[in-house]
Amino acid sequence: MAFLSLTQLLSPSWVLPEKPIPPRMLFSPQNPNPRLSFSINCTSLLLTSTSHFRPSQAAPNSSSVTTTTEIGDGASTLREICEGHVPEHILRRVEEVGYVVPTDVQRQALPVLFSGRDCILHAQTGSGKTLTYLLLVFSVINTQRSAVQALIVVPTRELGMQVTKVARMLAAKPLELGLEQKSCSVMALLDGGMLRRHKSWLKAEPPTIVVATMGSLCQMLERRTFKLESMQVLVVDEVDFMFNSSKEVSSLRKLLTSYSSSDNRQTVFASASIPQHRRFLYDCIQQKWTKSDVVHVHVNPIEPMPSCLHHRFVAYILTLGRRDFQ
Ligand SMILES: Nc1ncnc2c1ncn2[C@@H]1O[C@H](COP(=O)(O)OP(=O)(O)OP(=O)(O)O)[C@@H](O)[C@H]1O
Repeated sequence: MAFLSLTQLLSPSWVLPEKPIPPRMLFSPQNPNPRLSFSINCTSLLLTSTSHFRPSQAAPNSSSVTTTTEIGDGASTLREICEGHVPEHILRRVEEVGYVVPTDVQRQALPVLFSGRDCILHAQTGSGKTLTYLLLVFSVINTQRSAVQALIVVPTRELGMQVTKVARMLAAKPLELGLEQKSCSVMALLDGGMLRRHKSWLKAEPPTIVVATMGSLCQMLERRTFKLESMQVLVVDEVDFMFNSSKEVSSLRKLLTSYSSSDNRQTVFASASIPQHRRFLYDCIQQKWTKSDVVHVHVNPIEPMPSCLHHRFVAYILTLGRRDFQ
């Protein structure tokens, strides 16, 4: 199987290999399980500022320098981190739901995001990336404006439904806000949905936040039902999955550089797995998917799950009577 870099994947001449490559392998086919390589020995968080990034493998002639800064754990609450950025009623909702202590990725990424920098959120599944970028979205949008101000692109309908559910839960208008205050609306523009109805909705009263799969989004963008001129934040979740097919790749490329410009938006890529993350960072800057001072927040713990999350299992014991065998 040929090794394809991200740049090659996105070049016009890229052709899909005969056998589909599993999406998690696209960045590093040599690694049979890219996720495993991340669980090795890094307890501290690395926040790699790429403003002086030198892509070691990708562009040996580059003259810039990589700087890596270690960030300590300041024990803050989510409220302390978000106060002054995220509206009070959203913060109260966050606390009601039980999100009080930030996860590692939230603690490291939120200050960066609130400073307006583009960001690559690179942290394990279940580490709280969704809440991280949603808090950024709520810090930026103005609910009194009728325009799509945040777009969250997801690879699958299922993930889209999950993200929409969390966004709507946080966005629900509290009683004390009064009738004159508009609430934040969240549209799920997902494959298999009622696109005709969404079209009327988009025209009549554009939602503040759109969660979309690439297929449905492109249909709307191509028909010019949906414009991105007011978009302030673009999130691409599970970005490595987006490189699953040439169609998605070319749509993503268009979205990042033709339908909108990285200069006019804050861009966030989220993923649990970016095996060649240095190369990805380089491509982000070179291809202008992000601004050149994009920050890579990489949370790479020893523990397979964040300590504040608990998984529970229920075991069912089936007792079969004699009759069941007759
Ligand atoms: N600060 C927090 N405190 C407690 N629970 C949290 C916190 N942040 C997120 N969670 C919970 O952790 C779970 C996983 O979070 P989330 O879905 O945001 O992770 P993720 O990193 O986006 O995962 P994936 O890579 O699968 O998309 C969710 O149930 C969420 O409600």
